[in-house]
Amino acid sequence: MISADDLRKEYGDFVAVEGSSFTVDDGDVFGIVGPNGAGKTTTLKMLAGLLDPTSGTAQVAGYDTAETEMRNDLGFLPEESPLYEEMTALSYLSFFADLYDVPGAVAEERIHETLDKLDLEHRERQIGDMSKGMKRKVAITRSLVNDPDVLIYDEPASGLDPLTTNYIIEFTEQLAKEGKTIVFSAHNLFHVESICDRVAIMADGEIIARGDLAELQDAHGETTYHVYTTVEVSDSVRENGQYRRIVESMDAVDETRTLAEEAGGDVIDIRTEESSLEEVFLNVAESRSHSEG
Ligand SMILES: Nc1ncnc2c1ncn2[C@@H]1O[C@H](COP(=O)(O)OP(=O)(O)OP(=O)(O)O)[C@@H](O)[C@H]1O
Repeated sequence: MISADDLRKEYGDFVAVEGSSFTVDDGDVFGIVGPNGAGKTTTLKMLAGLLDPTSGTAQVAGYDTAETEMRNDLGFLPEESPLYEEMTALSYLSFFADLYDVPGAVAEERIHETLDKLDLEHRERQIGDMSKGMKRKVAITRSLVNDPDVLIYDEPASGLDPLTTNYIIEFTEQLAKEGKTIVFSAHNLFHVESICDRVAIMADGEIIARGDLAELQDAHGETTYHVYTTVEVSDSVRENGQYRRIVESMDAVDETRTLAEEAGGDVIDIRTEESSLEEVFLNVAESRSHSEG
């Protein structure tokens, strides 16, 4: 379990994170999204014990983040992976496993198993000669050498091609299925939507909306109804021999039925569509900028 209680970080006069509070249950995936400079990395670094909060507290895996023992149960993936370019992937990963006192044979098996799952070849290649995607896979493997219960990933797939990105997102989802508790930040809302149990939307250092997707959709999204009819009604579009009218309320669905019947036809189907996380995000951002005048 992870809990953040009123976390705040100031840099001089500037408040980078303000009053951040949330909890993440064991085995859940929690996504933090927001524009550049929103305070995502600062929040994650405070959770990982790499940055002292100006005020507020956080607990990760049963430890206060100020306790160094916490790091044995934590895997942190920074936005930019600081890898030792002249080491090979295997020697680098063994070196980190050693720092965590993982016995040699266990470490070797764990490292190869993770690299197998991530489909990383050329493990004896120097890290400096690896592609960006390969380096990211090495960094992810590094975050797992101590078999931690909690993973904190800052933009795990940033700057990678779509195929590698999918690979890494699916791998992260698999880690959650294996029981890891994961907090990660991302710009790509589709990824967050596809694997997160709960989401926090940050802007200017504050969490401005949070919840599971259904809660966010209820609070900030819209439901649209796609009404399919046998005859043309106003604002409908012809599609595969039938007509589709998109409306935003049940009253408008009833009105469509009346219009169709008046024209001698009927309603064949009604489908509902909920806002995507991206639409929710844009609605939240827009209402915030309006309220700020
Ligand atoms: N060491 C620092 N000194 C002063 N300001 C800082 C420092 N580190 C971060 N900031 C500022 O704090 C704010 C939040 O930064 P942070 O890196 O947490 O944002 P982010 O949401 O992760 O952004 P991005 O999506 O671009 O990675 C930014 O305005 C940043 O310039």
